Amino acid sequence: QTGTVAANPEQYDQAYICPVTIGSQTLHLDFDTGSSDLWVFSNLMPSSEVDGQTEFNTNSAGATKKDGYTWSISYGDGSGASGVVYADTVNVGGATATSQAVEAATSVSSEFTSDTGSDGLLGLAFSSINQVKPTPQTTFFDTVKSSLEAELFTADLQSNGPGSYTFGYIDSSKYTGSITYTAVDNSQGFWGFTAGGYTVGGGGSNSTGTIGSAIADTGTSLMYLPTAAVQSYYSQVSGSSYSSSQGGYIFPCSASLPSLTVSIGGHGFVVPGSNFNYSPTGSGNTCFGGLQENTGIGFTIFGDVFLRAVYAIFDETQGSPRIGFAAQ
Ligand SMILES: O=C(CNCc1ccccc1)Nc1scc(-c2ccccc2)c1C(=O)NCc1ccccc1
Repeated sequence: QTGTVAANPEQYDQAYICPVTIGSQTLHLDFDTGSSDLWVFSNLMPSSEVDGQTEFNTNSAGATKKDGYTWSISYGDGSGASGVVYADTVNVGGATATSQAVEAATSVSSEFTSDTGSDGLLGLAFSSINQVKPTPQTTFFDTVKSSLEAELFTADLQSNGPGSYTFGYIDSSKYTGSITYTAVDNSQGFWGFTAGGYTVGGGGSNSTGTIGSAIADTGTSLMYLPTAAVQSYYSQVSGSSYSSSQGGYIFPCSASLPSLTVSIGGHGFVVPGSNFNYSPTGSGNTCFGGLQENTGIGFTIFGDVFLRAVYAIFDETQGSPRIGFAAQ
């Protein structure tokens, strides 16, 4: 079997939301290659924590409670959720898991309540970091992968328009040139890979550093790189500065932004400058940068700002996992 589902950007491309059928309900979930839990708003939550989201109905005929199973998750930005666990049929664009762990929230943090476009998350990192106790559950991809035409999924994220995720096949209309594959280190449960040198702007190579280990994370909006690369980038953006009040680099919204080329698997991938204008700060006609430092995160994260520039293939067809990137 295969699946194909639209990925709809929220405002400022902050996250990408996809329709998922659970039992007889359709919920809109944030597909997240940086976490491994499929959790949803549910009828078990206090109404004070729900602001228009669709609630998974735990009383529906097809939902089977997994007694004694609970979950609790917190993300690096301090947001989090917790609840209990059901099994139900989950269909993503035609790819169907007949008995998938659906983690029904009994409580969510305010960040999720106020994210009115999202009814929960669908984790696509490795099941080794699933947060269900006493027994971790498999992600949707792990549940269905043996039944897929090919054991892989792809992400085509677009700015200000629908992109798509596919399960079980590569859509050759979504990219140009060839796919560059590189090995994945999943020892921390992420789609980890090694990134090489970088160049700021189309000019000659004006950078000397290399980026090193990184993760491909559709659930993180921005791109978080080592300080040297970030300072090198913003040194080419006139009027840019680090704003402690805004918590990152900002610049005049009228600034012209250079591209950033990153070498992965020996191939240079170009992130256009426009990808690095994330959102207005709300003050002084300054904008918040889509490229920020990884200090304090502990990871170099290739989030949506990068993934919008490529076609990404999350591939387990070779036994050991690999990740592929192609220009689009
Ligand atoms: O947690 C994830 C993937 N899930 C992102 C997500 C989706 C919906 C709601 C909340 C979060 N990715 C990773 S791997 C490592 C981190 C991290 C980030 C900061 C400090 C420590 C660890 C994160 C993460 O939290 N990403 C989201 C994020 C939010 C704000 C700032 C940076 C990253």
